Amino acid sequence: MAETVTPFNTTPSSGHPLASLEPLLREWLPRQRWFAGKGRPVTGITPVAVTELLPPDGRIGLYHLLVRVHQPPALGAPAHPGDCYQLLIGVREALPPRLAPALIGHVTEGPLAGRTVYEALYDPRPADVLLEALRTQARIGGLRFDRDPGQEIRDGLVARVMTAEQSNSSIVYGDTFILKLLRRVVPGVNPDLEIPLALAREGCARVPAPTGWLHAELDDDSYVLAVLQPFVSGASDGWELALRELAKGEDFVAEARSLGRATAEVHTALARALPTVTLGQAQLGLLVDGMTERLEAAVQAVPALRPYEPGLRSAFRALADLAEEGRTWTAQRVHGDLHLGQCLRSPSGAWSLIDFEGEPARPLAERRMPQPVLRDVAGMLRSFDYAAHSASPPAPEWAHRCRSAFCAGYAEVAGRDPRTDPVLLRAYETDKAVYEVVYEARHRPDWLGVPLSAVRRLATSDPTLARETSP
Ligand SMILES: Nc1ncnc2c1ncn2[C@@H]1O[C@H](COP(=O)(O)OP(=O)(O)O)[C@@H](O)[C@H]1O
Ligand SMILES: O=P(O)(O)O[C@H]1O[C@H](CO)[C@@H](O[C@H]2O[C@H](CO)[C@@H](O)[C@H](O)[C@H]2O)[C@H](O)[C@H]1O
Repeated sequence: MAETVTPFNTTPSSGHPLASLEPLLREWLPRQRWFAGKGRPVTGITPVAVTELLPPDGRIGLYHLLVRVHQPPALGAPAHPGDCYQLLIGVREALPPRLAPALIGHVTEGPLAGRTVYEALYDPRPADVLLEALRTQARIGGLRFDRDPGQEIRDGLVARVMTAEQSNSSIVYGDTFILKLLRRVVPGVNPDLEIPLALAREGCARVPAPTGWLHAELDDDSYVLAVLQPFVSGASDGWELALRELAKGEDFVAEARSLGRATAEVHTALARALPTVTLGQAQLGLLVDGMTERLEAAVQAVPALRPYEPGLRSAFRALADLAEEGRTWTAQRVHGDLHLGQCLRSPSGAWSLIDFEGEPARPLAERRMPQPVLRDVAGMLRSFDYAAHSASPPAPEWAHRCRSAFCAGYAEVAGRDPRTDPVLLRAYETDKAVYEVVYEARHRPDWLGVPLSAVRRLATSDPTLARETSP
């Protein structure tokens, strides 16, 4: 590992203390929920940048790592240098029992031989180091800790790691802040920081305004690594709430309507804050091509999709036909991966939207492109369907009522009902359901039946049949 290190200045010069970590990480990384390269072997891990945050000769050592994980490309994908991941590695003589779940392994060689390395986010002391660095706007090697000068970060907040199943990892500080550490990182502007900052400038209260953020400046590239936000204390997410109501046999119509309003408020503010464009035939053609290519790749990855491929293609074809007739759509910045789990309801009943990263598997440039707002609407409509189909027995009528209420709430604020656009809505719902099939096959194979049931419906529904497709 040591040969290829391009460390930040702060890395100790006498031998690389993490050189012997590679075999441990090769075993540990693929088991992490947030590891995006599941299903492909890890053939090597090389450091991109290593920053010492606490020296290893103290009781607790702490390293910030960016590592490149080498894997063969996914089927049909071009050769790729390997994804870059952010890690926080703690070093101790031995782990106290409460940190047992954080164990990465025991080092047998090199300067750290005999020590234990572990996932440092689970340990309050390393977590404090990060908050303190944000508070003091520290510069450590290539790491840049920044904060909004208008917001204060108190010290003495007790840190705890979030144990939710996530694409990234988060630490909560005293129910006051939440720090999201991005795991798979790419250079460039990250919408998870860009969009909430833009909304905060617009005065939109539906999204927690970033309090602090961490960048790495590496050669000519800048990476957004973490975002600190106010924590919505006592909040429940929309997914939990929906399942709870379903289990009680209760409606979720009023909440779905409020969610529609909140989504429209965010869209309206985003349309003011960031550029909008008109999508004509050429751009819509690219949109349809993208949807079709994703479908083809998904059919390769999940053969259970194959019987539905012609029907799913027809949803995209119908959109292409409208584009050829000269229909245009306005595009703007959107959430990009909106679902019930991205909506938080505070104890007072106010909804906030979170996690503007977009679909993590898509390239950053694509995630930052203006898109029709129906992309997000479709994500939410899929989510009501998801909730209804994970209930036992499935509750399609419940989903139908929520979907209608969401669209009605959206229309109250935006002045336009998403149901007036059934062809684009069906295309986006189809694209999302196809994405979900691949997502579930990769991450939660037991759930595959949920998006597949939607695929069955979407493959046979005709958007002119209002009851079938419109919410
Ligand atoms: N500002 C916040 N206040 C309270 N909880 C939050 C906040 N932001 C995120 N969360 C919680 O953290 C979870 C993960 O956050 P999210 O941004 O969706 O991360 P990921 O990209 O890893 O999925 C959310 O589902 C929610 O429960
Ligand atoms: O929240 P993430 O950014 O990690 O989003 C990914 O994971 C989601 C699952 O946690 C996944 O969402 C799918 O499952 C949800 C229920 O768990 C459901 O509400 C969504 O409608 C459904 O798409 C999301 O697609 C994925 O990107």
